[in-house]
Amino acid sequence: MLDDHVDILRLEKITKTFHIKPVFGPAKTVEALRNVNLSLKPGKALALVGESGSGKSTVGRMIVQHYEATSGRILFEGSDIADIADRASQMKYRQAVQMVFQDPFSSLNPAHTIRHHLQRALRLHQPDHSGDADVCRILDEVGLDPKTTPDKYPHELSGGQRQRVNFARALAVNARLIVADEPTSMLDVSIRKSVLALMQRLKAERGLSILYITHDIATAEYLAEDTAVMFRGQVVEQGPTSDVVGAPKHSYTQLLRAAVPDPRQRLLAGDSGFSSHAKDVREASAHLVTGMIEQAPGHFTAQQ
Ligand SMILES: Nc1ncnc2c1ncn2[C@@H]1O[C@H](COP(=O)(O)OP(=O)(O)OP(=O)(O)O)[C@@H](O)[C@H]1O
Repeated sequence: MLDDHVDILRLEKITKTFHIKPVFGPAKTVEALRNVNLSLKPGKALALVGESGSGKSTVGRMIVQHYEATSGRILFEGSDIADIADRASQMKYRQAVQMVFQDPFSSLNPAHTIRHHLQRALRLHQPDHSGDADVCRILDEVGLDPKTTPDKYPHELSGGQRQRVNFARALAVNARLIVADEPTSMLDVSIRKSVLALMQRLKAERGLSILYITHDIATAEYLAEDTAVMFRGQVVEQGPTSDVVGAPKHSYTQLLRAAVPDPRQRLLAGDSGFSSHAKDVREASAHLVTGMIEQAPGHFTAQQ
């Protein structure tokens, strides 16, 4: 059992630079991540919040080893993932850390039934797995009908049901950390909350750790004990969600918070100073962060 005091996931000074060579025009570089430090405790959720292009998905993809870091370290249960050498350890890591994507269809093969998807995942974790009992148990655990779902094909399920299958697959390989990249943003508003509730339940009952990537800062409050706010590849504020979302101290987080549909806080476009204020905040927040200030225990903001 992992010691509660050891972070299940830790990013230390992570940078990621993409070098792009377009067919036409000059080559360019994009500094997608600049000196990112994050940590996630076992059995907890960390919300990674920010607007499009802030670097959230790049963080997620680096954790699941789609991309390598340009510099810095990613520690999983205390060990640097860059040091995973042999194939067996690599397989183990790739099972322990599962990604759930925005598009619930993208990772399901339309030619196979849900039973096939889950049995395949179960066999990865337990090579001698045979029966249907585990398929049914896992479907039940994610709130899908264990009688009717196994024989269905992905297209016969709703978006929300497909996303539940993706979580079921992560359970089948016994994942300990789920990187959920905008898992509800392609779903109907009416069912978003139920998928968030599923994640909340998996965390509470299974002890799963969740990195919850979202542009919707309001949903962080529902799921995540801690929240980190990103802008232009840097973390500008992080700490307990109650502080970061409830009483943000960095002007960019305040801006993000003001855009949330909350009649008490909304800053409306058209209000005097709205767009110039937003522009000023964004420009100021894009500067290289040189240090973090502790506003309250565990609550940090970038120096401005
Ligand atoms: N494979 C890639 N090659 C080149 N540039 C990339 C690549 N992936 C991401 N980027 C760039 O890195 C920056 C961060 O992108 P990223 O997708 O991580 O942001 P995001 O916050 O997840 O945004 P979104 O919510 O739109 O996915 C952007 O400028 C993006 O264009």
